[in-house]
Amino acid sequence: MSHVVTTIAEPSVEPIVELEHVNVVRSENVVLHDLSLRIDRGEHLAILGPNGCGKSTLLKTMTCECYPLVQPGTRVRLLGRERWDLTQLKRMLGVVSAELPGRQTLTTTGFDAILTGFFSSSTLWPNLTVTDAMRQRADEIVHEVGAEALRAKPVGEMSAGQQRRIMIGRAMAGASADGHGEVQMLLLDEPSNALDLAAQHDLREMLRRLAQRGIAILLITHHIADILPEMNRIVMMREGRVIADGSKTELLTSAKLSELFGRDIHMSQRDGYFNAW
Ligand SMILES: Nc1ncnc2c1ncn2[C@@H]1O[C@H](COP(=O)(O)OP(=O)(O)OP(=O)(O)O)[C@@H](O)[C@H]1O
Repeated sequence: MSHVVTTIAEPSVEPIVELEHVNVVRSENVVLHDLSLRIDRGEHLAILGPNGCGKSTLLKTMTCECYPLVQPGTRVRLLGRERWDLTQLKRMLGVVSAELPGRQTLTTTGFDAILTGFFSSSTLWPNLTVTDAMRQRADEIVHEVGAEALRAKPVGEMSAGQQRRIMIGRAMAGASADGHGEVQMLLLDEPSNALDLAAQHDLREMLRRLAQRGIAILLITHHIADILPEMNRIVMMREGRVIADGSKTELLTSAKLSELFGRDIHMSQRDGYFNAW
C-alpha cells in the first residue's frame, strides 16, 4: 500500500506557477509568445516592461482569465494543479483588484469589504453567512494591513491609498472559505498608481511585512522604486516574450533598463531600493 501514499503530491513543495511554452491570443493577435515561467512558493518578483508588452496578460494567464492556445508542450500548472475552480484559485492567488469590484462596495465598510474576500463577492449580500472564524481572521488582517482606522469607513469615502489597503486585505481574506489558511501569493498590477508619496511609502512597508512573513509577492510596476528590498528576482518582458529573468543586481542596471525601454535610463540605489530616471 505504501506506493499509494507516495503518489500523493506534497502541496508545500509544488511551485505556485509553472507556465511552459504558453502562447496567448487576444483579439486575434498573439500577445504572449512561447512564454515559460516558474514561480516557487515564497518567492518575490517584479515584472517590468514597456506598455503593451503583455505583463497584465501574463498575470491573467496565471489567474485563468486568459487561456493559452492548446499546443503540444504547452502547460499551465498552478499550485500543483492543471484544473481549478476559478473562484477558489483567485482566493489562493490573492489577486489585488485595482478598483472596487462593484458599485455596491461603495457603501460597504472597510471591515465588511475585507470579509467579502471570503466569498469573492462585491458586498456582504444577506444570503452570505459570515462565521466567527471569518470575523476573527478579518480582524487579524485589519491589523496586518494597518487598516484599523478604516474598519467602519465606507469604501466609497476612502482615498485611493486607503482603498488599496482594503483591497489587499480583501485579497488576503480569500485564502480559505472558512476563515483559516493563508493566501499563497499576492498579485499586484501597478498598485502604487494614484498614490501620493506617503501612501506609496506605507504600501511598500506593508508589502514588505507580508513578504517577510513568506507570502509570495508578484508585482507588475512601471515604478522601479516600488521594487521591495525583499524582491530579488526581476522578469523583463518585451513584445510578449520574457527577455531576461534574473537577480536585481544583474538586471536593475542602467544598461539593461535602457535596452528594455529603448531610452537612456539612469539608475540609483539607496537602502535596498532602486530608482530610475
Ligand atoms: N481586452 C483586450 N482585448 C484585446 N487585446 C487586448 C486586451 N487587453 C490587452 N490587449 C492587448 O494585449 C497586448 C498586451 O497587453 P497587456 O495589457 O497585457 O500589456 P501590459 O504590458 O500590461 O501593458 P501596460 O503596461 O500598458 O499596462 C497589447 O497589445 C494589448 O493591446
